[in-house]
Amino acid sequence: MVRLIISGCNGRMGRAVEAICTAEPDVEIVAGFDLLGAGEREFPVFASPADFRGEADVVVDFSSPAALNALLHFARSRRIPLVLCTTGYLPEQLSAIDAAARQIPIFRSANMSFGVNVLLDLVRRAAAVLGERYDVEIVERHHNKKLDAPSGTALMLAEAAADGLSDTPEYVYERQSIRRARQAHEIGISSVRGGGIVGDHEVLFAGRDEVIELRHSALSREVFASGAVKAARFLAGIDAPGLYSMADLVGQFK
Ligand SMILES: NC(=O)C1=CN([C@@H]2O[C@H](COP(=O)(O)OP(=O)(O)OC[C@H]3O[C@@H](n4cnc5c(N)ncnc54)[C@H](OP(=O)(O)O)[C@@H]3O)[C@@H](O)[C@H]2O)C=CC1
Ligand SMILES: O=C(O)C1=N[C@H](C(=O)O)C[C@H](O)C1
Repeated sequence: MVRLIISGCNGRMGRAVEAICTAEPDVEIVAGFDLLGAGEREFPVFASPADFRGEADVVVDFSSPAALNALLHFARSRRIPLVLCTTGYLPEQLSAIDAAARQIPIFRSANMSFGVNVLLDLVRRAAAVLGERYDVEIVERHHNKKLDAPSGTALMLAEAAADGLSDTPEYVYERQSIRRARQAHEIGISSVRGGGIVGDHEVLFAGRDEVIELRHSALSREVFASGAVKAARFLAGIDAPGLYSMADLVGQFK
């Protein structure tokens, strides 16, 4: 049995993870962390991780970068592995995650769907073949409640394209203040927010006479929640500290 804590349990993703866990006979939700205690829930909810005194095998976090310090402190002091799915971390927070991963197992991915992780590979390969003759533009679309922009996935896609290119690219997030023609070494990243769009990422390779588009659309939050529970099951069985990612999990989706 995997004893799991959901951090951000009252949010959209926290509730999607709860729904997935309920259908998994080998997973038990032992607690939730969130800012406000929740009313009728099947498990106790703590505003601060430090208040949880029980036993757990793994924490799955879909909350906010603001939750990170307390979570890392909790996971390190209790030696509990952490699946970090939250996006929008600052560079210094990413460094703190790297440092903590030298002491405990941490799994981090800005996108827990299998499809996006296939897309990352396709983008890397397309960039390597097409090269600087094709302009790379990334367009991400999300619901109107999303707080961070660009999405963590858009940044991962930009890094994947950059891996395939020979020149170091410059990321351009808005063109309104730049009065100049697009430069070959740029990767443009545009964010759209509206309605209930779950998560949509499009990578354009725009050549002079043709455009290639690679696109992933999430049709429900279940795809992220189910990837996160797979990651939790994987991490709960790992003793060695380290920073793990979807690349370590591909076999679990077959
Ligand atoms: N890796 C992936 O595949 C995916 C990642 N995400 C990311 O997950 C995160 C959550 O997304 P979503 O569920 O839509 O967001 P929600 O706002 O619906 O849920 C976040 C929850 O976390 C709570 N929270 C905020 N700050 C803290 C804190 N300091 N400590 C504890 N809890 C806190 C919020 O409380 P309150 O509402 O009171 O602020 C809320 O209940 C985002 O960063 C999003 O980008 C989302 C989908 C997929
Ligand atoms: O906030 C969301 O909803 C999502 N966030 C992630 C991101 O920032 O990439 C992943 C997914 O697209 C949904």
